[in-house]
Amino acid sequence: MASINGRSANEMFQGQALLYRHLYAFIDSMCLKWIVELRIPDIIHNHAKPITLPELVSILQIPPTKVGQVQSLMRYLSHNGFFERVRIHENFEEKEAYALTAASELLVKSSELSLAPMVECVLDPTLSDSYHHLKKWVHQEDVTLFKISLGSHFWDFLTKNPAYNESFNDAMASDSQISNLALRDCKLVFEGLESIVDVGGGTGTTATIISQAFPNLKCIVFDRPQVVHNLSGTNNLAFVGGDMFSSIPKADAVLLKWILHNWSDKDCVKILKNCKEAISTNGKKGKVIIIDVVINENQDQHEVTELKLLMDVNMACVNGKERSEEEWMKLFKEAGFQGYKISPLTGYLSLIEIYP
Ligand SMILES: C[S@@+](CC[C@H](N)C(=O)[O-])C[C@H]1O[C@@H](n2cnc3c(N)ncnc32)[C@H](O)[C@@H]1O
Repeated sequence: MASINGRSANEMFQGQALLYRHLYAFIDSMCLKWIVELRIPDIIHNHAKPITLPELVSILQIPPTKVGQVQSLMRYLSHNGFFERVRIHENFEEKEAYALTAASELLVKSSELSLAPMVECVLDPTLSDSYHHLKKWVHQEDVTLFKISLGSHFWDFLTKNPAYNESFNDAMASDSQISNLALRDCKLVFEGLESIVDVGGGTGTTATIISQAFPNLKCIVFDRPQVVHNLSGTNNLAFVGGDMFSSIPKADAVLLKWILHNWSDKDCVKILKNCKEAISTNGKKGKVIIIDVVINENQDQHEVTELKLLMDVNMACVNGKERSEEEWMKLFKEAGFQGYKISPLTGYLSLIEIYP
């Protein structure tokens, strides 16, 4: 048996397969973009039953010479769990048809729980092209990847590009809809609170759900002025513009969902100290509620850790990071908090309560 550098040919071929899998992984992303752009999940959803390839290409008005190519894309996506290939019986004939799976149901644009805006935002070349600059980025101190690719910090870029800003806010809101599925099971976390401020709360998707579930709870969505300036609240929901690095409106509790992973440890300590200021003067035992990733390689399944580490690389590009329990604990201590409690929330996000 041939060997190279002490490795068997078989081992080398496995290495090649792994390498090619990662080499072409960008096509996975682009296939997702393709189904969202063509609204294939919506087409299957509106069809109200599994759809055959001839039906699909007819609706999409695909030229006959491209039908085979559509079939290849659909076969690949089905193999990876985005569609289910089922057998149907029509006109005394058995045919193959595509049905939606949980993953592609989340891409139906007309649905309340749609992650299509997330796909559109992340796979817009604004973001995805930035990753061609990793080599340059890693050699420059303190600079984010976006500073190199977009010429400014990400939040400044959003301010100057209203169309992409809207796409980003829609993407965040779409993710919040999903997390809210789990938040509905966490009522105890909000029980007894009279007020809460959702720091970096975007356009208020999460706060709206909380304010509706707890009509006596006063909710404030606090975000950059450009994000909240046009938004109007309800009798228990208000929008306030400002900078969390300066000060945060006072409340019994602060919510930080998908915020701290955007920032370095130093910045997180600053934000957490401002949160502590916001809750501690209230005369009651306030708390900060963090919704973010907790890396736990020893306990999580491989796929969950893989996703968390991929998110970590994504956050590294804005000089932020995903954190393990030890890393979180260090931040809480440095910001002057006395205790914390971690509970699993969704497949990959946890809810952390920290107490002053
Ligand atoms: C990753 S998004 C998370 C949005 C929302 N919490 C969610 O989970 O959908 C981060 C949010 O932080 C806001 N943000 C960034 N810098 C901020 C600052 N200095 N003060 C207040 N909000 C800020 C952004 O505008 C954005 O809405």
